Amino acid sequence: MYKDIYLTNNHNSSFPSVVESLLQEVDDIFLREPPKGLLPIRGIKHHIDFFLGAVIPIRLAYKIVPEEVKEIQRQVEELMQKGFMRENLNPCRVHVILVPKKDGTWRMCMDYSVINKDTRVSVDEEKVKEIRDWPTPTNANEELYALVSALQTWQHYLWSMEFIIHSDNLSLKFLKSQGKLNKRHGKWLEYDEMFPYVIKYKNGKENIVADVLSRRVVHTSTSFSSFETVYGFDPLSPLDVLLFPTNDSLNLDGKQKVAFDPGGWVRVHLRKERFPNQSSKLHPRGDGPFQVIERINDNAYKIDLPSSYGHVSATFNVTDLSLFDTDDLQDSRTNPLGEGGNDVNLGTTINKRDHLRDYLQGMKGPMTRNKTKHMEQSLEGLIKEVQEKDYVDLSPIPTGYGKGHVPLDNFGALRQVAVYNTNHVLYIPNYLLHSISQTLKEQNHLRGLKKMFSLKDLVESNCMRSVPSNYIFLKNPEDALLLETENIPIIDYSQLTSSNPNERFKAIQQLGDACRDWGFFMLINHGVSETLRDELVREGQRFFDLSEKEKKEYAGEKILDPVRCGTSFNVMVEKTLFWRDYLKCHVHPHFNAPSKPPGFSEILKEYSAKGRELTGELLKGISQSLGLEENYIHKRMNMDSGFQVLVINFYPPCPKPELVMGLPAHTDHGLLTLLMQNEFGGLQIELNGKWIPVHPLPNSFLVNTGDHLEILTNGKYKSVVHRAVVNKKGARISVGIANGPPLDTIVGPAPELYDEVTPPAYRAITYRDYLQLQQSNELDRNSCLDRIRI
Ligand SMILES: O=C(O)CCC(=O)C(=O)O
Ligand SMILES: [Fe+2]
Repeated sequence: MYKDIYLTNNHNSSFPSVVESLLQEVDDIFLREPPKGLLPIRGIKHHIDFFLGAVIPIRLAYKIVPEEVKEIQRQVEELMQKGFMRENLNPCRVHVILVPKKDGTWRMCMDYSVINKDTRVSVDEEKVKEIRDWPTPTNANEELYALVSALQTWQHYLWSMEFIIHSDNLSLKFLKSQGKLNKRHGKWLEYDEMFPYVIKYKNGKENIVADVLSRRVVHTSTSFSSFETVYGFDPLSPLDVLLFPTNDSLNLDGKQKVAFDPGGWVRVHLRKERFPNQSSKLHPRGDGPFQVIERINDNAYKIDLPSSYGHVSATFNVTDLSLFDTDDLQDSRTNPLGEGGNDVNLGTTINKRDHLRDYLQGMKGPMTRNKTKHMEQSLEGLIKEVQEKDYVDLSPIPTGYGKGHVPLDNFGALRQVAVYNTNHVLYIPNYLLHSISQTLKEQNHLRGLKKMFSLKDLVESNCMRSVPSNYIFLKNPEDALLLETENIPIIDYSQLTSSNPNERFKAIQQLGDACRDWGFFMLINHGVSETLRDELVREGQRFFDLSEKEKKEYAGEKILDPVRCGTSFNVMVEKTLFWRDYLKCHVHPHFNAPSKPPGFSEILKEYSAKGRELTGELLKGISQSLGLEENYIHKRMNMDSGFQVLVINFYPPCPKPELVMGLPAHTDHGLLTLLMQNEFGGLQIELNGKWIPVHPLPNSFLVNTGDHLEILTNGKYKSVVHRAVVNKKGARISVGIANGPPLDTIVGPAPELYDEVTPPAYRAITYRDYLQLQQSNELDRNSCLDRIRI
């Protein structure tokens, strides 16, 4: 070691002087430069025996990023020049892998594992002991640390591929879902977000198998894990990394792997015997392209064959299928970049970028050099867009990958975008990722500086073709499947208040059923005039039409300020914003409203009084439906001084409504909410795990039971989970009145509604505390009810 340091002249003068003088004394025995060439042939020769019958490994080249190709070429040239390496004349070929060194340079490693496994060379147990004994983490902190260390150690591999992390510890999931993280966790998470991984949590029995598997995961095609490939052994790290299966057409071991993804495009070779009439159509590369419908097994695929091909089975053997490559299109006029292929200038105009983005979307088939190049250009176009516009148009990202739309707030996501688009492992060079990361960080910083106030004003001041990335809402991929239309219960107010006891009795029963089974119903024949309702919506629109400056007078500072207007739900804590502006007024027991626009306040007052009246009658019916005296809830909740909040929601039209959320899944505080909306629908309620769009009857009120009715009834009537989606066509306005008890009322389960068999299921808490809790956090489907559930 001293020799090396001495020779490179970088030695530190703080060497012990005795060493310093010794080195000088023997200076003449050191050569200035290491000798060129290999060592001369000596008398003693070393060799390592192969096992009998071993086959010489001949590995085919595999794809790596261009940067790495250059680096390997550089190192090989240098070693050749120095004579440390010479051309190999025997057929044995192994892979070369670059491993990052601490100082940022690369170490070239030969993957001799393919040779070692056929020889008597083995790993020194002592050297790998530390990794074998790597302790299993016990909590989120340790697990996250382990993950970050593993990612750091193996980053070289992980950059360029999607992979699955098997974890048996749910605490990581928990940690990731936390709004507030300590600085260290935040930094770690930021780091690990850069990688395109998928975490799989397993528990219980299943995990025993998963555990065993995950500790000996193998590369899907080389049958070696990444670690093993380089180091010749499989580390027993607490978090093992498994390569995400890809459908690259060539495996690392050189065998042609044929795998097609459902939805992917293929050419089909139509055999004469099977398609006698089609033979004239035969194309040298096969007919098509056709879409793959289903993978039946490794050898058989079902193909979406047009009916013009006759009524034959559309199942084909892999040997008759070949991947359809969009590069095929390159030779025709349909170059998706719209110009001379390779010399495309990086997206400098919006128009051209659109082409680039289309290109990203249109990419199918295996990655080729040409595609990688275009992909890079497209991504650079996207980066430029981020820089210039403060947001990225994500429209081309196809849905259906399973995760829905990914926000671009971390560059891991942008990476995923590309991976998802191609359905292939994609090599995005690190320098590109770095620049994306920088851009997005700066963008986030800027975003932090100018807190949003009015979405309407943003939308109108900006001719938005898509949505800012901080509005992109990660939807549950199942959601689309669950959307159903059902018959929502209808309650006739005139029957509920009828002087005919039979009619009233029937209406009360229907009301009880609706509250128990749905937590939601439409109220008809309620007597509130259409004129008043229309006026309210119109004046509401006028309020939002006020200038931003005028509206800011009502911005409010605290959660319980009597008049507050703003955007989203709680911008102080939200990472993703909702496509909604709002005005909230406390209208009872003290009436508060903005003084602009003129006349607005009077309408609000009249409307909220009507709302109280309806609520009073509904609570009577509800009390009776529970077998209680009709004024039970009214008295117990002291509704004469009940707290009533009126909320006007304004959802501006959205160029990409499917990417955003108006208001995410939540439940309402209070006992009952009365809601009405303008001509644009968008309310959805959740029933038995299904989202049901609500199409209200004309002039009806939508009524939903709130958290406090659930508490009071000890869970007999559940607070309904609902959300609001937005549309492209026009601004949606909804007006909701939440009706609850006075703020200082302690709400807990009614003693009449629990006993020893069904004990109280909720802790009592004042309405005020509950409101504070709900409104100061992110709006969440697991409402704060969960926090007070016993
Ligand atoms: O706009 C809607 O339809 C729903 C509004 C809502 O749920 C709320 O304001 O709590
Ligand atoms: Fe709501």
